[in-house]
Amino acid sequence: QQTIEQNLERDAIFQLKASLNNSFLNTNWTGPQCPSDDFPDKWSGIDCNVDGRVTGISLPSMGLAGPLISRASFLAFSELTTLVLRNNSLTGRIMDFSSNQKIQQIDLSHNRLHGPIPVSMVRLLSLQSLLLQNNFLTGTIPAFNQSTLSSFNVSNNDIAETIPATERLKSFGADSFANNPKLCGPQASHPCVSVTENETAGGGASTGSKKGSSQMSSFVIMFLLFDIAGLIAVILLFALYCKKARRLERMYQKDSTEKGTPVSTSFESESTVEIHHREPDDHHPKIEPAAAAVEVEVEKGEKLVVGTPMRSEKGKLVFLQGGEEEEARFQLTDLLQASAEGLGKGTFGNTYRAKMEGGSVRSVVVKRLRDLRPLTGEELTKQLHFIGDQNHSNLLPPLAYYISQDEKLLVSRFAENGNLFNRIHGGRGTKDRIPFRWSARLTVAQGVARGMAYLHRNTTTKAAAESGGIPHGNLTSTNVLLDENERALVADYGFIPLLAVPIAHQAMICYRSPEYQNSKKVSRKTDVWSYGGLLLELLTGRVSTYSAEKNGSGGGGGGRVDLWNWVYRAVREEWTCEVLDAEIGVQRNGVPGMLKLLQLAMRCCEKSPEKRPEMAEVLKEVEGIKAVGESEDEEDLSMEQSLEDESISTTTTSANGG
Ligand SMILES: Nc1ncnc2c1ncn2[C@@H]1O[C@H](COP(=O)(O)OP(=O)(O)OP(=O)(O)O)[C@@H](O)[C@H]1O
Repeated sequence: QQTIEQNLERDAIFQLKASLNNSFLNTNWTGPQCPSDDFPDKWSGIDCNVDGRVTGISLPSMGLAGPLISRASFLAFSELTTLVLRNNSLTGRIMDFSSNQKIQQIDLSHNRLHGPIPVSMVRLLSLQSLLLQNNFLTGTIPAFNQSTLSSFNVSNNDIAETIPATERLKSFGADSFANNPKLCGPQASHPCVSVTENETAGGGASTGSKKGSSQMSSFVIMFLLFDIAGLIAVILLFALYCKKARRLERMYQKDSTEKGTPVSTSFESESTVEIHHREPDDHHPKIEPAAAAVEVEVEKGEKLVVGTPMRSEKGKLVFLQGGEEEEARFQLTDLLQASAEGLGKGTFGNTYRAKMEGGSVRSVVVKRLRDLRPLTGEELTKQLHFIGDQNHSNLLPPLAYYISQDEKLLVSRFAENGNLFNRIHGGRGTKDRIPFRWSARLTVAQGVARGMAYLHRNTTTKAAAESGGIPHGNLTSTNVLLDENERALVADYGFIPLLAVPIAHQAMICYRSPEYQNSKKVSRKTDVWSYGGLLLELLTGRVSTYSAEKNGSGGGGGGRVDLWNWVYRAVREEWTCEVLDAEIGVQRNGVPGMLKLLQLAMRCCEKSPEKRPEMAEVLKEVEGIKAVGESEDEEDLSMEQSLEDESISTTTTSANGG
């Protein structure tokens, strides 16, 4: 029996469902919206509290289109703390959140929203993060000054006028406001012409008052006067320069006539001046205009635009330890002339494959880093060098980076065989499916364990030693890449310290350990949990609910489930072998090894972090498993026999509980 509040919330979600009309949500959102004993299934993207009230709506990167729902439908969500609709194609205006007083995190970035930011948002006293970048928002910025607000981004919109000078907004850097050409203020690309303290503190960009406009016009007149005075000064200086130049010219002519050398001069007569262009040579390299933006065409109409380089980096690619030998092979200009293809959008931003011509075609991957913490250039480059210094054959360190005022790019090797997620789930049920055999899966599991154990063991720097090695922090099947030989390469490690807090919290949603949910801290033990999740995905061929959302229908794996709970139940109820992906389950000789790996996965996913093994121990165990059973002909070993040999302990299971 649902309460009135729950019914209202359910109606509101159905309104949302109707306006978004997404096939996945249409089939997934049935029954009551919050799980209960009778209806244990969780709705994808909907979080509830113990009272069965909706606390979170999180539907990032789901290809959602259409207008954002109206204010009326949001009235019901009085317990809502999180709304994440990032990276969809939502249109319309931002709704009013006046009735959602508990809201802490709003992420509507990377959509197609227009209209102003509602002024009522300044009264959301629990708001911690407001991310509205990459939309078409107009109007002005309300005077946000909530002490709770720790993350704010309105960049890449069309917002105008002054950035309100509130203490809180002053604490955010230029990145939070970038690419709003009509915006002015200390953090914008240009200062404001006329802004008095009163105007800014009183709510930012006030418009239309007579007083304001008369002040504005007197400032404009003053500015014009300054301009005219400046112009006169320039003309006088120029005249002085010409006079001096003529005198020097005459002296030079006299001198050269005396020495008998021919005269070469830019000054044809005393009254005309010609400007000569010098072709660049070794001594006089061509000077590029500092603010010139360079663009690369990206498929589907996107563009890779690289803006003004930071002075310290001189607009160059900086090659990291692992990429030093690449330095001779390509530079920024090669990258910018390359044809580019969008690979996807992750926690950090967009990722592109850049194909450089020249001899043989060469591909690298360019990742645009967005939503970073406010870091100094030094802090950022230090961490990038730290990441680049990791050297192991199962890691994919970045090759180079490029940092400009408004652009941060990371370049890495292109992994020919894509990511593990697609290898496990891609092309199922079609003739394009390339079977992913047991031995290949085991090799990947071993490779990932090696890379992870290296990161955890690596205490070569002070920072790493202090944290007891380097936690990956975002180990998922899309962050395990496969090279041309299907060797596993662990990518995207060590980035969590760079990300803005709310963005970091959105990473690895489907691989989060229970303690991470509370503490939001990554550690070696949260990594071990994620590795366990990766093993479950490898063994079952199942997509956890979140992976399905994130990767759209492309996965097409054998069903979307809450993977951990499903496996625990399967083991408890002794239908263990049925959880194995049918593609490897038929390799009967391999089943004992598969069950060993399943057992290990479950130990990695122990609820209590102390009970989970360290990565070094995991590596030892996973390396001890031998791949046998390469062909389907080997089905004669009875399943019962293999189960007898390698039965899974149910004690482990009940300890986890699910
Ligand atoms: N070096 C690479 N070679 C080949 N494919 C890559 C490479 N780096 C990333 N990709 C693929 O590009 C896509 C986008 O990657 P990105 O890292 O931006 O997001 P993600 O891994 O899907 O998500 P997250 O950032 O949250 O981990 C993914 O499918 C990823 O597997």
